[in-house]
Amino acid sequence: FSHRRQWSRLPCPPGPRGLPIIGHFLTFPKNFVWLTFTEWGQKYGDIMSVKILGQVIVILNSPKAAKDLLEKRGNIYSDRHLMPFYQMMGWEWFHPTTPYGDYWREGRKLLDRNLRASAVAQYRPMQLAKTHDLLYRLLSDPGSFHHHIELYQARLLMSLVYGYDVKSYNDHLLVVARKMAELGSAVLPGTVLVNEIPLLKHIPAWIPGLSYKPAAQAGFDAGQDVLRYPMEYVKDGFKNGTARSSLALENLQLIEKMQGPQKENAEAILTGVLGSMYTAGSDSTALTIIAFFRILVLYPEVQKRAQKEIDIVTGGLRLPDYTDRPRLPYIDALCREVMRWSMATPVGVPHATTQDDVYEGYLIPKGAIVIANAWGMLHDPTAYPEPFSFKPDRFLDADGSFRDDPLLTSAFGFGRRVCPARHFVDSSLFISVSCILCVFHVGPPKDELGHDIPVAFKDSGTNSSRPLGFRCTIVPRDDRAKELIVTANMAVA
Ligand code: HEM
Repeated sequence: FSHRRQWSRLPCPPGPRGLPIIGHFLTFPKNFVWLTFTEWGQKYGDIMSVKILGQVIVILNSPKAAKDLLEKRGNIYSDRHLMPFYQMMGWEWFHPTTPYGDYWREGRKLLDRNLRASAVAQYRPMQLAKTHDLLYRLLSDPGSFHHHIELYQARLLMSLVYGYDVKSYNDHLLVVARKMAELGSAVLPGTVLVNEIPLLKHIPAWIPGLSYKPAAQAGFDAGQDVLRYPMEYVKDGFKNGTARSSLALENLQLIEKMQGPQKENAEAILTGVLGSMYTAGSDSTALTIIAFFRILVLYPEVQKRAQKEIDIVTGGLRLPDYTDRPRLPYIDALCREVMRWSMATPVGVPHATTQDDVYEGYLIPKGAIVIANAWGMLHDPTAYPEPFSFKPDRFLDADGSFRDDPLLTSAFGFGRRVCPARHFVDSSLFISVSCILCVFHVGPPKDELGHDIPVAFKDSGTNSSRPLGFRCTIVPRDDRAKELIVTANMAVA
């Protein structure tokens, strides 16, 4: 108690001066928040804070501060801020935003059990088959590469989670997942006004442009579809013995042995967690692979060097697979640099505190929102010289062997809430990048005369940083490459 009295006299971490009552309500950045956070960090330091309508928002700008608080004091810093918009959408089941409590804990156990490094190895044959399917789609219709990549990611996850084979980009589940990704990106303060002013949730639906109810209803419907349809598919398959192997099936079989409320509870957690996997996972990895295409257009010398390494290993006679990985250090380094250079979620998902805390003489009050500016950490020129240049060599030793960088996991968040799928992402990225490089040349788009058209790359600037549609040419490297794609696809079909 006496501690708390002393603490209450301590200042919050420093930050720009805000207006009375509303604080930084008007000045908190709406887009490219990581750029503003990095700029603020240079002025106010590794730990700083702002306020919006009395809500304290702490921003961590260094790996040390993020580790000290989000990891070492994970018991205090693993909660999520309550967001009225999410409540309106009925997304209490959505694991990335659930409070730090029993529901989260049970779900997290399930996620960790199924996505830990040793478990992920068994998904490789499925990842390889889906990658071969991606190659064939890129060969058949290169202009729609954005769609193929989104579909690829959905196919991976739906297969892993439900044993369901998504056939097309217009599959209903993909449409609702896109809707959820769009509505779900509102995790940062200042993006949806009703999160700051909860009273706004009472504005009736008939007041156009002001009510959040229609958007919340769309979010609710999308969420229900994500939860209901795929589970019904698995349960039907389970009953009539046609279900393919999947995380849903495996866990339903375990739950089947339970009784009463324990069974009901376990099934509700399972349904929520599996739906969260699909929705949390489809967008972020697809964005990373799309960014990889952008890199190939911008850095032809990287493409050449990577292809040379693959050709030496495969002799140009086959597609690479996971067993080649130890002999592809440049590809590994390239994948790491993709994660650093183009981050799918530059400031992750905000954490929140469950009790008052003191760090470096500053008070971090209970209920504070805590955002780790991972983008700033991975673009710090002292740790990553020339941070805006794409340089896989950063992750290679002088003898050319791959050197991992523990700081890079910041791209997946911190502490107890770190992305549980990071090993799965690592293995998807490795296989898609190496197979694409093996058979395709990717370059800038061409005009009718075959001249390069300069490409202007733009980002949406939202936290799931989205490269806005750009074009590129994707052509097989030679006839042999074409044959490899067709043969691999025949094996998948
Ligand atoms: C490039 C791909 C991905 C990136 C960059 C990424 C990044 C993140 C980040 C930054 C967080 C928040 C961590 C924190 O709070 O500190 C997170 C959480 C989460 N991610 Fe990922 N993720 C990716 C792919 C995936 C995939 C493929 C899945 C599902 C298979 C997935 C499932 C989840 C879940 C369920 C959470 C919530 C964890 C929790 O709150 O305990 N993610 N991810």
